[in-house]
Amino acid sequence: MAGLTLSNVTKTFGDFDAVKDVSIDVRDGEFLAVLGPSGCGKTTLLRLVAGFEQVSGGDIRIGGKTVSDAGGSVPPEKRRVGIVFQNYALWPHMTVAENVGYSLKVASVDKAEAKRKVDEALALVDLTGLADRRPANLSGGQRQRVALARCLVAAPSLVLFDEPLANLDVHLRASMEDEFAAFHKRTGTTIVYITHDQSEAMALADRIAVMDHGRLAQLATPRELYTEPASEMVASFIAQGIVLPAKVLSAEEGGKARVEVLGQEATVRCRAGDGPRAAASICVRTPDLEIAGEGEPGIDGTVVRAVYKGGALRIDFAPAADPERLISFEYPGHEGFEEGARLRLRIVSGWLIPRNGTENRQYA
Ligand SMILES: Nc1ncnc2c1ncn2[C@@H]1O[C@H](COP(=O)(O)OP(=O)(O)OP(=O)(O)O)[C@@H](O)[C@H]1O
Repeated sequence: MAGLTLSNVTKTFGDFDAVKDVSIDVRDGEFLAVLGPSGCGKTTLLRLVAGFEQVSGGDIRIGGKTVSDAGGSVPPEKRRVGIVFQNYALWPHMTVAENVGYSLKVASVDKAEAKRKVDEALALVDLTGLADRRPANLSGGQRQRVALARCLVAAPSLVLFDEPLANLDVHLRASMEDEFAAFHKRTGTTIVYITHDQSEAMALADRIAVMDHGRLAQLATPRELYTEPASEMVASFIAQGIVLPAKVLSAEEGGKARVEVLGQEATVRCRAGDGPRAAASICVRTPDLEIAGEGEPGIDGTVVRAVYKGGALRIDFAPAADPERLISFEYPGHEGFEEGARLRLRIVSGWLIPRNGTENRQYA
């Protein structure tokens, strides 16, 4: 297996930057998810790594060897990059083993050697025993594993997954997530996994690269993305964080700062060295909010909607100081708040979104 390094990669179509100045260092054996809303440049990034597109700027290295830069591009078939697509594109008239071994046959690999490689690849994806089946007689998850075996048989230096679970139903998705995680643990394959599904990315990846309008918005572990989003985009995109305008009243001390939000003062977590400023924003999530008791400080407002969500109420709260800025949070239990009810909300924790936006955790 090999690592992958993107340095200041840009891809321009006409005068539009589909990928802009992206630098990511994927270490050997790492599982990196590339996550972002539709049109943010995920597929373009994957196509650049695979060699289907040429970079407009920057360079791409696989295992330390440059495969794309301004001077030229190594063709896809010479990059030893395996790709698993969302539509598995298996040959219906071939058995599982024939599908997996097709590229070896085309390359005239010796029969006994080809069989050994096919058996090995099938074992890696836990399909030993299904070698003689045809794709029609397999479940969606098994077909996806055949597609994975077919790419592994060529001994790729890294494997790209292009939304591989997008066509599967919810239950199968969950079990395939477990299988991909087990596969990665077992084999130590370097994986770049494109998805727009954040729970999938969170469950699988060592680190996640969040893309926004072609740029890298943040590169961090799933936990860091959730607890320390680097920008408003990441804060609101990941687990629907609530972004609120804030004034920073004090300099950082012990990882915390005092802020004023909608007329209430609160202490929130922040990055080292962050300091006072008039225009900032914080990210809060349900666990950061409490209903204030009698006589306690808080943000006054009105419940505009309360929807039962099974075990919890989803409350849309309009603060009196800024009624247009709805704060949506979950309240455990199922009664006590109706539309129009007055409420005082207290911010007990949160994250001060850093001054200078992106911070990307590269490997040294
Ligand atoms: N060949 C092309 N010519 C012109 N524009 C393109 C081309 N390929 C992609 N784009 C544009 O680049 C942007 C990024 O597209 P891309 O397919 O990489 O996004 P994505 O994040 O994969 O989206 P989705 O999740 O919807 O597949 C889009 O605005 C798209 O229209």
